[in-house]
Amino acid sequence: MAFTNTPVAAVSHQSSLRMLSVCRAKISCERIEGTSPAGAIIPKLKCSSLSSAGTEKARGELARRIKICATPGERKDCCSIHSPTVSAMRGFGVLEEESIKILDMGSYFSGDDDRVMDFCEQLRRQCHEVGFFYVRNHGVPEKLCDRMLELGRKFFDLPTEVKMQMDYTKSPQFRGYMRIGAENTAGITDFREQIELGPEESQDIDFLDREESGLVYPLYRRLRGPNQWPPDTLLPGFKRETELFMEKMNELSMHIMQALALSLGLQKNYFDSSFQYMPHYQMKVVKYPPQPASDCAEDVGMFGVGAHSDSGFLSLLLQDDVGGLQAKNTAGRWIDVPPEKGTFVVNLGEMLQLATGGYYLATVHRVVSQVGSRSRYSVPFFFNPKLDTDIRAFNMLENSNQAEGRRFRSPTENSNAFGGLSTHGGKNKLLPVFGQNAFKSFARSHVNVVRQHHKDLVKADGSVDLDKLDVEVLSS
Ligand SMILES: O=C(O)CCC(=O)C(=O)O
Ligand SMILES: [Fe+2]
Repeated sequence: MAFTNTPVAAVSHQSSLRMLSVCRAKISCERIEGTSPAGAIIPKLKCSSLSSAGTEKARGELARRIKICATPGERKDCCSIHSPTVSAMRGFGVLEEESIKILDMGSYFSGDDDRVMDFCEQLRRQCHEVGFFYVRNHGVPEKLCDRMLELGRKFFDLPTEVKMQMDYTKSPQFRGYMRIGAENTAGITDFREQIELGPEESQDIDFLDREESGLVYPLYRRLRGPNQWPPDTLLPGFKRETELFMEKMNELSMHIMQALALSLGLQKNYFDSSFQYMPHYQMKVVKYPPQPASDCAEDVGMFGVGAHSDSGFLSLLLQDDVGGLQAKNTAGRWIDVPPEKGTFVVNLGEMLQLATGGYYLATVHRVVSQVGSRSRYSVPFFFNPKLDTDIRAFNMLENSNQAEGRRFRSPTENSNAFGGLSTHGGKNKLLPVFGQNAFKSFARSHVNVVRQHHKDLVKADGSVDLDKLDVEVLSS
């Protein structure tokens, strides 16, 4: 993804004012112009509370903060937060903490205005300063989580021939079983095997029949289709429970998106229309074998998955009790994200980072293969908007320079700063429609699937025609 990397010179009025509108949940502010006693035009904010049940005391406190924040020169008192510009100047990947915080979603679900507000403020801090946090009391039944991990273990214990019957190369949607070696990060094989899943749909179009039918579908329409499942006779309940789990993860992700909207000072339903109906989520069930004995370790990575940032919006992770996940801080240190029973790890993807003008961080992370005899199992869930979502619409920090990728950290800057690459995105041009990026990153990573199922995208020499992936076809 190519972005202009223009250094930031100073904190402007505009950014300090905008900062205010993200400093407290449930407050929505618009910029207006006022006049100073000397007659100069000064920027001012007009703010209103989004809260329906907030106490007078809370409103009074917020009003006080807003007054302070709106006064140029007194910015430091403003909710003790950093503006996007300030964090951009501090460097990329603002993860200064040595441990990852646990946020209690019980407060968010309580309906109590003050508790919801506190939750959103903590959320904002973690997203802005760290890009990683845990959630507990999230509403997904613990039994279902345990069952999901247990089914994962059972799946990977199936004979290789059975797993290969649902090999992902059979799926035009790039879904199914991926053996070790099917994926790499920055050219090094990821030492993990996995199942790739998505929203279950029938494949009702023949996309190679475009000319005959006269229909032109955008390429990303090809990502919609069925999952590949192990036979129920061999793994009873796998499909049923996995679908139930995905449903619950969707619900939770939607709640988190709403909390994120509040935390940014936006209306709670800001993301709803893009995410609520047909979000294009992606789920994996992953097995990370322990580090192989040193004599055969040469051609496999030390890493279950190498350093990368996620390319989408929101990533939720269920992990077992083995450990190995790490996130990188600004000092360049890898911080453990150890297992915490009853939680999901949440981290943010590059598109959310882009949508917030770099205010929220897509932090680089990796999984270190563990020494010993135990494999690690995890279930990452990547929550994304519907495929035809134009990400230019998420113009949250209405700053004209942002359109040119200036002023704020861009996803690529963040990834490259740490030498990491997006597992799902990689170094490539960011396209305006979410589905275009999603299809392109799959196609680039899995050329074999393109050759088999998307022949119209392959050049005579067998390589993928990247120009075709960059074409913007917006009809559907
Ligand atoms: O399995 C994990 O702990 C993390 C997986 C991950 O980062 C990814 O698949 O993008
Ligand atoms: Fe990741």
